[in-house]
Amino acid sequence: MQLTGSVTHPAVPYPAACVGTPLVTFLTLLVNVTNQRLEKEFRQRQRQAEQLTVTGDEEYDFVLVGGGSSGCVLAERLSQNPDVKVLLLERGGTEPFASRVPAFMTANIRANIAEYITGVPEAANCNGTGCQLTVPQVLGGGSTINAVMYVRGSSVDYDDWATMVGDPSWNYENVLPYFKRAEKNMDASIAADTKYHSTSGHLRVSWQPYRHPVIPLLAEAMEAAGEPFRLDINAEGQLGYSLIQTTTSGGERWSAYRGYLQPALGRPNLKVLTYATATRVVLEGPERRAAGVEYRDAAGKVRFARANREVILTAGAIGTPHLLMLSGIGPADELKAANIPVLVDLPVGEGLQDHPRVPGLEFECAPPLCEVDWKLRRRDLLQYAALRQGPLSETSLVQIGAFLRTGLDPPPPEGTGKPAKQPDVQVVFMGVDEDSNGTRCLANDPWRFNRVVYMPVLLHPRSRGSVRLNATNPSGPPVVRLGYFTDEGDRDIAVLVDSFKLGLRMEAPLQKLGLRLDRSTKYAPKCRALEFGSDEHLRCIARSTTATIWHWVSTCRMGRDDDDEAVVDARLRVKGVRGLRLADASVFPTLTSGNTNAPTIMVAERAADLLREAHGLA
Ligand SMILES: Cc1cc2nc3c(=O)[nH]c(=O)nc-3n(C[C@H](O)[C@H](O)[C@H](O)COP(=O)(O)OP(=O)(O)OC[C@H]3O[C@@H](n4cnc5c(N)ncnc54)[C@H](O)[C@@H]3O)c2cc1C
Repeated sequence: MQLTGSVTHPAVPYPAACVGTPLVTFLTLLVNVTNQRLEKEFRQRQRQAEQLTVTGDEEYDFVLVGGGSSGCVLAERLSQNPDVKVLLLERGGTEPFASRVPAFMTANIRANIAEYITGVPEAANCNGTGCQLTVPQVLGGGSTINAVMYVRGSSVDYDDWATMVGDPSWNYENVLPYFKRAEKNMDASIAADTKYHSTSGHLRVSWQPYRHPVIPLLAEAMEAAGEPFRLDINAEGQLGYSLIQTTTSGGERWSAYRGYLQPALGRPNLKVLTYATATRVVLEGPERRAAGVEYRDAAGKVRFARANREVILTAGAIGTPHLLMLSGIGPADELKAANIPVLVDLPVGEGLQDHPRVPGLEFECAPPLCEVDWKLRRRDLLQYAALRQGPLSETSLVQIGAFLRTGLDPPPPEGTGKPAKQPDVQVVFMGVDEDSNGTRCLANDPWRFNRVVYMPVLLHPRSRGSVRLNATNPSGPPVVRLGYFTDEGDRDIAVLVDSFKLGLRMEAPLQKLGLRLDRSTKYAPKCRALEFGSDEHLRCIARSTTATIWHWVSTCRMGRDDDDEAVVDARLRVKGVRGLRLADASVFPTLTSGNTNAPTIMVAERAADLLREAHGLA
């Protein structure tokens, strides 16, 4: 949030042993070029802001805070009506070109398009040191830096949402049209199923054009281990293994910025300000009406944008609760501790849910199956530059995966009273490139790799975390506690331990196909003394290799009017104030069965309708 004077902030350094290697030299160059372009945009914005004379309030119909996945959707949808004036404030810059290359996900998240926050260290998870959160800070938000997996979740998720919020308009039957409204499916065999899919939305969805030779082997091993194949996880069900579609088109990322916002940028009734950080929603009068947003522009000047109709926060599940608390809307004790006047006492920032991933089992992959030679990388770059094909058009191995239901009791149905039929685990694969000394230059997605990681993700955790103010520096990065594996009875970790069984069953078939399971557990030194594959060993791996899969939600969750833990009602209005809605991942009543970008975009599409309806707009 402190973007005055420069756009730079600390990124994750490469290990010392990697500096000077051709791969890291190339990526450092790429990140530097990307950062220079962002810096240039920042300076331009700064000059514009300095030249602007303050002539009183700027006035709009709607003021949107946060130009990420949800903000891009709403800015486009609301400004379709030329009589409606819309302002979008985004603290970061414009999506850089490099982010279009699916394989540069790692490079992107080291560039200045994200803020890095270390979660509160907890003994139960993340090796006791706190997981690192990569929080988007760029137009497009998560959709610009994510792993592009297109997963809607289970129909049960939304039926549960409807029950939790007491409003059938959130059930699966009613949200499906919003998923379809957003989607432009590019693959004929999927698009043919018009009950579930559409080809006329803004968000392009397709299979990635390149398939690493390991992908069919992982499929074969899952088949041998008893998992059924599923063609389309976004239709009748999810269980089984699948080739997952992605938010890409023609080998390039298709973010919400590219699909929604960029084509709308020329509209005279839409103003998009980058490097503009909202610092407070201003509430006026006894009704506490959201009159507008105070923000700091690129020149560091504090300005006010008036919203004649509504303010909508789309700053994400970390940014939105943070801004609400800075505005005096949040838990009274916490606001008082930070010397912020309490305007509305609400459980903002409580109940954070996230999907922990556990990079738990590693398979060694030797040439010719897995080649990591720099000459080949150079060839990949040329192939991508000329054709948008080859390994750079792929985001590591994320396009192959599985959804499982462990043998344990299903998660509690969150108020529905009916048995859950949704998966409780998603299995994701990832490549890791390790040199002969065991050094890993890139944590994720090295685009050429010699180890394949089996990585279960817990889909419906009972554990909860929080987003809190830093009492000594409230406007600085908030304090995020992920809370993984802190549930009573240790059910969450038990599900993950069970989910390793598929990986262990894959050992024999993969061995035959040339991928050997590394039983040394060197990637989790604390666990090496334990019997490999025992529950104790797997629990130890889960607690020491935990990482986030970046799906934080529910920090301002939607709920019934009489639900004391809810922050917004079923129409996304913040309780106790007027003219203020939230429309991002923070409002999810509970996590969905899979990645969260498509569900967030669905929420934003729905929010656009709610707003048009509330204001009698076409
Ligand atoms: C690294 C990563 C990988 C992921 N992989 C996948 C995946 O493969 N598939 C998938 O479906 N999902 C994935 N996700 C999750 C998904 O992208 C997010 O759930 C989704 O983008 C959330 O959208 P949002 O609109 O709620 O927030 P965001 O997209 O995070 O947008 C919030 C925006 O608000 C801005 N902002 C915050 N505070 C302020 C302020 N005070 N003033 C102005 N602007 C502000 C931020 O800069 C940001 O641009 C991933 C996320 C990450 C980070």
